[in-house]
Amino acid sequence: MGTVIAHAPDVLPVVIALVAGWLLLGLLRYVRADRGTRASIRQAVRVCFGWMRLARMAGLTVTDKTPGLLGQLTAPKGTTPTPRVLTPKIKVAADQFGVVVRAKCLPKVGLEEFQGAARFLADSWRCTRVSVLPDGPGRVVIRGVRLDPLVTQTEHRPTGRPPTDLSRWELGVDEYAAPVCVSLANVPGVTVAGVPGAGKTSLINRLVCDLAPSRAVQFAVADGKVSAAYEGDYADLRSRLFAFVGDDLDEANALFKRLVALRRTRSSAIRDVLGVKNMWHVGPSEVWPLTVLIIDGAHTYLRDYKGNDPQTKHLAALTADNARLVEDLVKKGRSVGFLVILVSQKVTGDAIPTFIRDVCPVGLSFAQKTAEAAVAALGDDIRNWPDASPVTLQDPAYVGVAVMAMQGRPGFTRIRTPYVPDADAARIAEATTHLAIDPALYLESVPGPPGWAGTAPTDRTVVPLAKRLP
Ligand SMILES: Nc1ncnc2c1ncn2[C@@H]1O[C@H](COP(=O)(O)OP(=O)(O)OP(=O)(O)O)[C@@H](O)[C@H]1O
Repeated sequence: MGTVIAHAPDVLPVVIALVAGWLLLGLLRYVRADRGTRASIRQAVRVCFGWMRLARMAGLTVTDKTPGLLGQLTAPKGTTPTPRVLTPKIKVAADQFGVVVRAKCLPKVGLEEFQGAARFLADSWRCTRVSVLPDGPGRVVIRGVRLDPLVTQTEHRPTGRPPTDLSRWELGVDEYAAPVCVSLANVPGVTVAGVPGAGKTSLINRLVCDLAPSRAVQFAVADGKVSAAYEGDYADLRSRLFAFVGDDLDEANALFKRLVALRRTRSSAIRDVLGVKNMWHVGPSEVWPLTVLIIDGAHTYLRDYKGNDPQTKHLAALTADNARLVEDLVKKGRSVGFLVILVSQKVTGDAIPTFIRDVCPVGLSFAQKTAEAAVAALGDDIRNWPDASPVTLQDPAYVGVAVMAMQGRPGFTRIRTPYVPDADAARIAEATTHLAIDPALYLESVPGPPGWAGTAPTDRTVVPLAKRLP
């Protein structure tokens, strides 16, 4: 004991310096943070200081009647040490939306007890929403959001740098502000539905802007809502597309035919060229790029025309053929590097044939007017999750909010997708124009398997059949 007291004058300044440094760092972080994060930091401090008391009130403590070693040693002779009340240890972190509390479970205070107390914790911490999830054995993570991430609009500024993982599609954040992404590996088709002005284009803009700096991705767009590439939603991106068609059904048919021909060539050449049966085993590359076909206003090309006059018959024959071709790409294109994204205000069977829609593994829906439209976009199960239904997203505050079925998890998740300003899309497209090359050209220079060896074309070549980009 005497030695400890003797060393105190040396140790104390070190301890004071460490504490002062820690406080200074905290203060610096607070000053530099945005307004939302500052409010969350203050909230995190309140959570830390109030935890012992709150845990007792919320029934998240346990009484340990067996004295610990220290209790036994220090208890006065002939007395029984008083039982100890144990409180789960917590660590608190703050971000823009609220706090993340990691807690250690105790005997009889586990996941279920924390989940049962979630409502109470939300009220005490003044959170709009609190979720409790497992965080490894014996631990839980409590997410409390002060602000509702779903009604907090966000913006995405594309970096212009090639992504490290081409199979990750970052969609946005969920209702607890946790990032949501889907894996595009082995996904042949995605459907995106929602009423006009709900945010579908912004979602696609982000995907294109994030992937555009990579040489291993090529894009073709069929936009049924416009007649030329310089009109409409894809005008800013047109220079990064290797092919574009508008609402002309014959031109669209020619583009789909060309892509199916490429799909066939790829299917027969893949073993010789890549040495695997599935492109995703080696990933997309410049010579074998992931070929993304975006069909916006998909009903324009695929709807079922009914009528006996020659004009309607011609249109019906074209849309039936388009449906057959798109079906080919969705059903057979996965392993050879095709991704078809079908965007439509309505994805009911009359707009997009169910034999295409129902084989797309990823389905997203922005706001919908009716329960039937929600079921068409997300499947019958959405009826069992009324709180997550896109029908509840009709308020303007929910523009940019989509619903998606979670891969490998029951239920649906609501996602706040960020807005991508048109100027950013234009900037990225301009900077990456030189990367737009028809993926068929890599296969064109050789007769085909066996012994196929593709070479990268040096110039951007005009794509036959597709509308020339202005
Ligand atoms: N994620 C978002 N966050 C905030 N606002 C958004 C978001 N996405 C879109 N908006 C706003 O909504 C407007 C319409 O969005 P967008 O063009 O993406 O809708 P859309 O669903 O593609 O409509 P349409 O079916 O008519 O093409 C945008 O101009 C923008 O002002």
